[in-house]
Amino acid sequence: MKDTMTAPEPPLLELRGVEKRFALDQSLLERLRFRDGRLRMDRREVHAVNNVSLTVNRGEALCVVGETGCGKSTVARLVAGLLAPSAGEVRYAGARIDNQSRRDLAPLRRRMQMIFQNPYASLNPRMTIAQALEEPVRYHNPDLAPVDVRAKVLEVMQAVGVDPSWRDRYPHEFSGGQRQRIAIARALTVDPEFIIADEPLAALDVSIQAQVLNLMLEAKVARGLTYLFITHDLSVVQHFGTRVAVLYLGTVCELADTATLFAAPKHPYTRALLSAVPQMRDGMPDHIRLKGEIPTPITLPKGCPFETRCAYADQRCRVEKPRPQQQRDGSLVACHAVEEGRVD
Ligand SMILES: Nc1ncnc2c1ncn2[C@@H]1O[C@H](COP(=O)(O)OP(=O)(O)OP(=O)(O)O)[C@@H](O)[C@H]1O
Repeated sequence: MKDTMTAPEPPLLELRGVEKRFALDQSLLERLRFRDGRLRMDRREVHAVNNVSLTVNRGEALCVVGETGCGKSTVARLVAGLLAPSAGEVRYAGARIDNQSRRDLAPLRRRMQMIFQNPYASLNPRMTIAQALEEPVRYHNPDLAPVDVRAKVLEVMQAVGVDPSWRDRYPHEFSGGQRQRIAIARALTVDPEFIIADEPLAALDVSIQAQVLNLMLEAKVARGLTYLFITHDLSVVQHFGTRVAVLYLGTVCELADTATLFAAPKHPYTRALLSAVPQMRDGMPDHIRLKGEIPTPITLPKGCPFETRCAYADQRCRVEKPRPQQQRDGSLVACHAVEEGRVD
């Protein structure tokens, strides 16, 4: 009899209750304080990422959005293994990766590639483009013949629109947009399945951003890529994302399919974010101007992180952290006011 009980495929990426705290960035002298008349170490921490749980399935492009300092880059770095979580788990294709050694993670390095805001971060200024692109191919395929290494690099250069006759030039000879194409090519040379892109368009001229975004979209379709895409730009999310996680003070306040999020944003913070972009205000109130203090990630509010700026906040919001609740349309929203039907 044919076995129809095959186990469902785990998500490609899963974050389970992930936290990241950084020691306050102070000199040793600044950290020493007199308290109760005694000299003590100031052990306050920056709570950059707080209890974040999310999944990314194969073929998806999950966009993470939010204001500056909300923890987007920290999430990307935790996933890429550049930072270790203070608590929680990061899983890739079902296996925990946050507690593995660099050596154990080596095979994963090929499957998961990162693209940064500043392509200089991934391009060595002393290497020609050919050297920069051949290096990862050789590293991950030590037995590949030099002719095949060159063929792979040629294929990728053509795919991203970098003229192969420029192979002996150095990164400084290229414009920002071309450098980002080269950084994308470098990521693609090793045939990854998952790309973590951290604000890959933010440093580019507006006229170039659409070209680079389309290139990443083409690569997604042609190579079956899955993306975790960090951005503060909602029009990029609308164009690129299949799902969106809205981050506020290191906490996911709303997680939804892109179409659902833009058609029916629910969390008061998401609504404020969308209302700030005139072309996205369809059926929404005019620009919602947020008032109130943004708490520091050093002293987080006891209840909802958004409570100090939320027009709907009441006593419950001040004392009790909202948990993500599944909505009828499948989105997850962490908001007492939404749960109680108080947001119109
Ligand atoms: N290495 C570090 N040491 C101390 N604090 C840090 C460190 N890295 C990040 N932070 C703090 O953690 C919080 C989240 O930072 P993060 O860079 O992840 O935010 P972001 O949303 O990516 O911001 P941006 O859009 O400005 O890049 C911020 O308060 C930041 O100052």
